[in-house]
Amino acid sequence: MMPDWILSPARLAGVGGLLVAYAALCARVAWTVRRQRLDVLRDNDAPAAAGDSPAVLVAYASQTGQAESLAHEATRMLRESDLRVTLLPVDAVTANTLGAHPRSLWLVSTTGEGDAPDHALGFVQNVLTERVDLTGHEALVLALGDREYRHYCAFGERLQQWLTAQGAKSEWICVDNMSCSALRLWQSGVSALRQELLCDAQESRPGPPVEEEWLLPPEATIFRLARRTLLNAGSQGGALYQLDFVVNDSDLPHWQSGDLASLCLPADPEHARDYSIASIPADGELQLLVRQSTRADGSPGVASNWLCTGMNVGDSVALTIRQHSSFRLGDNANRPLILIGNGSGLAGLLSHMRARIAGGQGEQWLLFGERYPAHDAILGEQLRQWMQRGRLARLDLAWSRGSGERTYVQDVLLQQADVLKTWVERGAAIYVCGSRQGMGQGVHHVLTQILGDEGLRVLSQSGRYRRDVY
Ligand SMILES: Cc1cc2nc3c(=O)[nH]c(=O)nc-3n(C[C@H](O)[C@H](O)[C@H](O)COP(=O)(O)O)c2cc1C
Repeated sequence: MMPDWILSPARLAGVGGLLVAYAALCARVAWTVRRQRLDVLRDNDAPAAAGDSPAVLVAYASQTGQAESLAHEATRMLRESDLRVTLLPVDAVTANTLGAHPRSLWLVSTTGEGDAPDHALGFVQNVLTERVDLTGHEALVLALGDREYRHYCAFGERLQQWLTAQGAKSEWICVDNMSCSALRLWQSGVSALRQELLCDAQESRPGPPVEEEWLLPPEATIFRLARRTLLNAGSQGGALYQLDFVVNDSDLPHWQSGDLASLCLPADPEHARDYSIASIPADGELQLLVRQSTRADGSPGVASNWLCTGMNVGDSVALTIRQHSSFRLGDNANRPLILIGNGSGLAGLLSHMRARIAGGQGEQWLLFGERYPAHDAILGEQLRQWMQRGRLARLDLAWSRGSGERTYVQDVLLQQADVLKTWVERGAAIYVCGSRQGMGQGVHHVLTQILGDEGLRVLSQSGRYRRDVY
């Protein structure tokens, strides 16, 4: 098994010292919340300030936004020391970019089955297949992953191997499920780089002091469970609940459609669980759709069971909003939308429908799949009303069980291939949310059949094909 983190012995010695200092800081205080919110910082991506040192490249590949957030944090910390930083998603990194930067930090996650995030596809095809002379280049890779997947941190590993093969001096840190200990190591590694750069570039020019703890702590909000509604009474599948959370004394935190709510159980603070938010702030509450899950060995899923049956209406829970940039509307806000999903994946699609309806946009087509029409027509009345009122342009429901033929959303998609092509020609964007196996893979396959490999790749690279599949 691969350890939580991997570093060369030389760097380990340096990092070890820093860790001691870090531990002292940890003992003094846990996270210090006194900085601006991350979304404010995101706007602060202007080119770096002063300094004639060569810029550091900070590149990220992120599916659900964690690597991206960490990249923004590292950038902010370096810029606060007056260092020059180029912050880019990996799809904007070319051989020339690399040549222009003697040092780089990479923050990359692994998704699918050992794959790179969707937006990194072009980088994988165009850069990782090339030979680029990186002799003398120094890199540090933060590989986000989850040990429960077979190909643990596979994309980070691939990147690390490529950098090393090009002659770069590269080290990497693997992070299992955002493990705090591995992230502290990363923080120490970046702090060490900052010190090196300050020594190189400034010599006598003192930079502003920077705190050792610079990773922004996640800002949680205390929500109260106002209502819990079973959406699929009588279903043979796992119970699916709608949970409506409100805040008591403060304002609702801000989020956009497509974002996630992250929950840490008191019994397992190291591992956060993410849920798609089904509502928008204008609804006045944060709504989740949660399936009561059972593990392969028959034991109940800890977090889902606590949410579905353990906590009582009126109980409080700390939730952190996670910006999910790769699944937000972004530039697609005014495009026709094709929304495809199944089961609890309706949550991620609902928030987009609600955001668009609130903005007076009705050009959206929902394709949704479940098991039995009699018991699994989740929020069916709401969807029918939207259709009647012109808030949805099309609604296709696919039932995989019941009296008729087994039908999945990908089957409906194939039957509607001509309609799909027309929508895409008119500029539509495609959003897929729900289970990866079966639905996500099946839909991807059918989209490739209809639009071609190249057609789908172009859509993906331009942000018009976005997935939140799990
Ligand atoms: C659908 C899905 C597939 C994943 N596949 C893998 C995988 O194959 N290997 C791995 O190490 N981690 C995998 N992960 C875990 C992610 O890499 C991990 O959650 C990471 O912190 C996400 O970072 P991001 O938000 O920047 O994308 C997967 C996560 C999801 C949701």
